[in-house]
Amino acid sequence: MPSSNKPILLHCGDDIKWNHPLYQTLQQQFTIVRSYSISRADFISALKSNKFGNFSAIYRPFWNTGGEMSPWDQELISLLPSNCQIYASAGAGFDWVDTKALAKRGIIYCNAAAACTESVADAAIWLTLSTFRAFTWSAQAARSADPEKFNEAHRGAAAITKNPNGHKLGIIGLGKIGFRIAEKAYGAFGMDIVYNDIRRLPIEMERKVDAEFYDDIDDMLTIADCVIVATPFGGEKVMNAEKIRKMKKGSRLVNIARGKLVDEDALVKALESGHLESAGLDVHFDEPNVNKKLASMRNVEVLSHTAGASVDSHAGFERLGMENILSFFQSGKAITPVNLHLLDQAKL
Ligand SMILES: O=CC(=O)O
Repeated sequence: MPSSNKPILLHCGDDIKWNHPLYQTLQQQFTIVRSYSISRADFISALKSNKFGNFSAIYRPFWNTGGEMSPWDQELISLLPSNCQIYASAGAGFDWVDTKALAKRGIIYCNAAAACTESVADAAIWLTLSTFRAFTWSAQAARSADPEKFNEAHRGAAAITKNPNGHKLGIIGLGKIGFRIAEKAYGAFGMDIVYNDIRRLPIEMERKVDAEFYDDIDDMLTIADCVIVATPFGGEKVMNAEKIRKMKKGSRLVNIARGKLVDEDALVKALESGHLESAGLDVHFDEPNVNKKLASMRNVEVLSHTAGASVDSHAGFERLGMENILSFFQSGKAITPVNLHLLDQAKL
């Protein structure tokens, strides 16, 4: 257990790779203890034996490491030391951490969606283009190196593909990432942006992409030509069988958020029946397993949950996590907290 007057910071996962001067600042201000990649059982026993000391902050710079002990549920959170005030992690999604339980312990959770916005929005555009232009079919046919398949795609694609231009893109969740998708789709492809969210954006923001707000998601689903799921997972399938049935006939579904937000069986049925034209999925219900039916359909583009996977995102995750911690200890304010409202409720 470290002994020094500096607050202790628990760094989970790999060594940092990009932001070395900033890490030096962190080292000057904190005593850094490391847990590297550690199993849940080992992490729990380390917490129980106070191996890391009474740490004040948790820093997880990478999405791929340092989360092996997940889920961060009540069991883990109840073992955190009394000093712990902030957890700054890589990644946009926070379905693996109970931010409410952290708030009850007075711990702020900061995500890093701001660092992967560009990458995820680019991937959403890729998936959207694929769904409109049947690029998956074309790519698979070319890769088969089979002239018959090539000719089939070459001759057949034109009859079914459409330009995104002028079509309605329905975004579920116009947060940072959703908004960037809207900017790209509006600016580069001339799509009409419609959206549903738990709150409406200020008019000035809406105007930037000519976005039309739909208070009722069902109303949006019936008119959108392509629906993108860009909302955090809150425990429910946002696109369940009923919602998929409500989607406009011949429309498309893209998911760059979390696999559990979409009912994949219902999606398969909708694609098989022709109710939906196509789908593009970066995320899957049971990762790392991809639904075999969806994977076999040429009108479905599937990725391996890599929408946010770029050096730019990862260098940004690393930096933003440190900035969150430094800012919190300097000014009392973190930069990208996601559970402040829960913290306030917990104080009532
Ligand atoms: O899915 C990836 C992330 O949440 O950053």
